Amino acid sequence: MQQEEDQLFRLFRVFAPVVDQSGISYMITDAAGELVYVNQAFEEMTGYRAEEVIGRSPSFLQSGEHDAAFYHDLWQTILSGKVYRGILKNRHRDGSLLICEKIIAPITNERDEIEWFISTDRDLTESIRLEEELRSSRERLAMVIDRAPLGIAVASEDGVIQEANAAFSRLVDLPPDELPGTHLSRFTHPEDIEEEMVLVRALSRGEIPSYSLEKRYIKQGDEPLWVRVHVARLPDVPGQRPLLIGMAEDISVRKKAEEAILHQAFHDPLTGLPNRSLLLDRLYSAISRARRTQELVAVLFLDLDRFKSINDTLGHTIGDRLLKHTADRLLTSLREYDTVSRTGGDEFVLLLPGLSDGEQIMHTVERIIELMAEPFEIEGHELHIPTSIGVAVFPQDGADAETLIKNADVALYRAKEMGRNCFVFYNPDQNVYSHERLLLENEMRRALRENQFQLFFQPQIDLATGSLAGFESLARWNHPQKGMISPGLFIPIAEETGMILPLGATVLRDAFATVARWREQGKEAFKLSVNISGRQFYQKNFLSDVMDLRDRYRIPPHSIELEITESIAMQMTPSTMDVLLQLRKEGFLISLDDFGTGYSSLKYLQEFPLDCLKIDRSFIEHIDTDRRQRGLLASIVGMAKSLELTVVAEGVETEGQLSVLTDLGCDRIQGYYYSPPVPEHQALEFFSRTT
Ligand SMILES: Nc1nc2c(ncn2[C@@H]2O[C@@H]3COP(=O)(O)O[C@H]4[C@@H](O)[C@H](n5cnc6c(=O)[nH]c(N)nc65)O[C@@H]4COP(=O)(O)O[C@H]3[C@H]2O)c(=O)[nH]1
Repeated sequence: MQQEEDQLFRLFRVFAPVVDQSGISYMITDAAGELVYVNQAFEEMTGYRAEEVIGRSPSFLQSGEHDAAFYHDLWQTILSGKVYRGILKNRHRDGSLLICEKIIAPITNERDEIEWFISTDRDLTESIRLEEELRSSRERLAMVIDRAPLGIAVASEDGVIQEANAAFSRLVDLPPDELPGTHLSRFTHPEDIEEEMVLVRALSRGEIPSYSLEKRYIKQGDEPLWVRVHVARLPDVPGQRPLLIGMAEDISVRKKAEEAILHQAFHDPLTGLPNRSLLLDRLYSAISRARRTQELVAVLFLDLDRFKSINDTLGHTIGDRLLKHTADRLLTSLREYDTVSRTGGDEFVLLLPGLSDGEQIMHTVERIIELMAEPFEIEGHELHIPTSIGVAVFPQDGADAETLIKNADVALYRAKEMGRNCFVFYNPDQNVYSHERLLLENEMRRALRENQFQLFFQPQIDLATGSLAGFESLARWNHPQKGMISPGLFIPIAEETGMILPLGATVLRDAFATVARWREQGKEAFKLSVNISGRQFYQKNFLSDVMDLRDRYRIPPHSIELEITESIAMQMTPSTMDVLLQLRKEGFLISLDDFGTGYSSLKYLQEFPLDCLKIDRSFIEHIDTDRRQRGLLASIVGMAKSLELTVVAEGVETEGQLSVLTDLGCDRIQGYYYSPPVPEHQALEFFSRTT
């Protein structure tokens, strides 16, 4: 027996190093349950040394994690001679939990009495911890995916959803349990499905690694929802069908912003009507369609005749409301597929596609004219807005969009010339004018850049002394090919195009420079008058520009006479009146030009801070022959004198006119009788001639 026992322990000792390597802990207890042997792996696993535990019951390893019934079962098994297998939670010497896979085998003698228990422990603590960690990390990941704000779905390579998270089910508006097995065509907008399926197939065949797409999901009873999807192929698992993973992001807010920006780019913000870009786009399509269908396309250029004066007199708010009302009225008068666009201030361009004959166009234009002739009721004002319309028709009046619009504009110009409330169909003869005008406009821009404008000077004579009082400066365009061009031709164009501002600034500067130059030559007792246009005068910085010139050229202000027109006077507001007062306070002279041609109200003479009144040539023309005219002139001069204004008569051509003007007490005269406007070198001769 002792021999057998010794043999057993020897055997264990022989195997011990090998067994220790396996990391499996061994312990042997005798029938009384006391430890008789533990291996090195036991020591490493439990933290106890062999000599500390031999002779003790292994119960010191118990962790308290198992109840009495558990140990009872264990003992039942082994005492009945069976092998026990189970997971046991013990405690390490340092107090930490030790989870082991335990096998206890009872060893019996020839009498079937249990003599030993051999127990092995495999440490599962680390692997259980890892498993636990993996499980909880999987759970965490599943939770993250499910709660992710992005819609996430796994689909088969033919587009059938396998799994999807909660966000995805919200995006596609389907309950989560309905999603598995659903094809993406069920919730994708019909117009987007084909494009997506092409990409899905390419991805499944491995032709592309992934794709991104902006598309729409259908929403029950609502607008489709814009999403951006990113789809990629999941790594292949052998033996399984390839799967695709897709992420969907709600981009409806961005899309709405984009749509708003796009709308803004193609619409007029005031009226909401299409702008010029959208008009052109629609016109291109209408023309290409009309080419196939042989139909006509009409372009109507419409302009509100009195808009500017309403804007100026009643203010921009009413002006804006008038434009909106006009837009509404035009929209109600047209068919659904016609376009009403606003292309500029008071300019509307209408596009009528798909017309069969000219009669149809004529009726529409007449209807619009009639409709627009109805007064507008705006904030208690009854506004009558006559309208002019120019019409150009595809194909006869232009083969492309730009030509059609240009020719409708040419026709509009003619319509305006013919009077108000009128329309004109384009006629190629009108083009001659428009072409020349366009050419002139372009040449004027160049002329401004190249300083082709210069001043001529027309002397003014003091009637009392017969001496030179000063000059009126008059702009001339010295065109390199066409020679001298009259301001009668280019000033109106400059006014319309806004070029009057740079031109006016050049003229003003040249006038100051001329006075300074002449003064340096000893010529001091004279005034130089300069024509100021309305737009120039109403510019914000007009006053400061004049002051800057005064400081720059250091000339006495009373040597400059600023000529304003009656129309400037008409539109005077308290703040612009202030500009006038300020200029006079500084010593500049102000004269009212062309008196009698405009509103001819003597009222202005009293109200405005003026120094001089220039009587228009039309009042002078017949004074030596027409008694009534002479009487009228006498009363104007008398009135001006009573207001202490200097009276200048313009356009004096004859001795007869001169003598009447002398009799009436006119102060200065200007006209061909003395001299036409002349260039500077000739003007200088007047100083020696008349003084
Ligand atoms: N038949 C006739 N005509 C005479 C006689 N004496 C002078 N004239 C012309 O009458 C116009 C007088 O200038 P305005 O009334 O200021 O009328 C000017 C003025 O309104 C405008 N203008 C000329 N230069 C400028 C300028 O620098 N700035 C602005 N804003 N307008 C200008 O152009 C208009 C025409 O200028 P012009 O062609 O130089 O024509 C000048 C002048 O040449 C005459 O005895 N008989």
